[in-house]
Amino acid sequence: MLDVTNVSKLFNPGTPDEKIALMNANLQIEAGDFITVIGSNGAGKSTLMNLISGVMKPDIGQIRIDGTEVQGLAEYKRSRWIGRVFQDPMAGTAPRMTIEENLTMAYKRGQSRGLGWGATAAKRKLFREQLSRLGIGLENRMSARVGLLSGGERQALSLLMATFTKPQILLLDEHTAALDPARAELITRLTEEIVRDMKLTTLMVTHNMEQAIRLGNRLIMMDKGRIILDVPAERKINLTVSQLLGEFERISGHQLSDDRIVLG
Ligand SMILES: Nc1ncnc2c1ncn2[C@@H]1O[C@H](COP(=O)(O)OP(=O)(O)OP(=O)(O)O)[C@@H](O)[C@H]1O
Repeated sequence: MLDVTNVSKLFNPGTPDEKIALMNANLQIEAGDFITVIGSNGAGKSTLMNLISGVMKPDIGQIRIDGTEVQGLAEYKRSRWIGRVFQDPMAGTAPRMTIEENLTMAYKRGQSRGLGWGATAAKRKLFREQLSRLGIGLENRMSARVGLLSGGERQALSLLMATFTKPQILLLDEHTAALDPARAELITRLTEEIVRDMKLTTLMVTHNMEQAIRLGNRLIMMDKGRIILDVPAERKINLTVSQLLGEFERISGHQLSDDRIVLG
């Protein structure tokens, strides 16, 4: 479904600031896979997400979704194929627009022809249904400006907007890291529900080791621009946090240096 083949990415090549962000990365993702991604600071996790979403180009290698190279996709197709939620709750929504206007934007992004924009009642009904799935009462606040929502509410809306039109792949880039523990738990639960119900192929970067083990059916570990371990479901199910950290140390030769690490 998604193929990352021999991908490398360098920043500032040939200068004293040269950084290898990704080195010969290979990853095959099957439809329906939910993969958690952990790694040290600067391991290349966000770069991998940026390359998959097509906002960056690999220096070497290819990234294909169902055989089509991501870089070749027109912007409107990319945004239909790829849903993304960032760490910053401000990143995925427009603060001065209302919830309804934000959802309209997300809906239009995924459709060449839509509900027919005269059909306001049908559109509202759809939005209200989708919002009520979140279970936090946003369906009763459709005319509220998004800038007035809490970080958790905004992130829930971002998640809904990113998945509104069933993307081929959902990229979650530490999307719970900026939230307090209760809100982070809410967004994690919503993520699990949406991914399961919509059968979304998902890649989720997290600093929470317990979450990385518990969620999804695969776990990949990154260090210094390389994917150093790919743990399948049957191994992941019995893994403990200390075994995971031990495995990282054994393969990389050093401790997992992640300044935002949460053990569980
Ligand atoms: N735009 C850029 N210009 C220069 N160097 C960059 C740029 N983006 C990333 N890098 C470097 O590339 C490497 C990989 O960065 P990346 O952000 O992908 O890592 P990460 O695993 O997401 O890190 P973290 O967990 O600390 O957010 C790092 O050394 C980083 O400093």
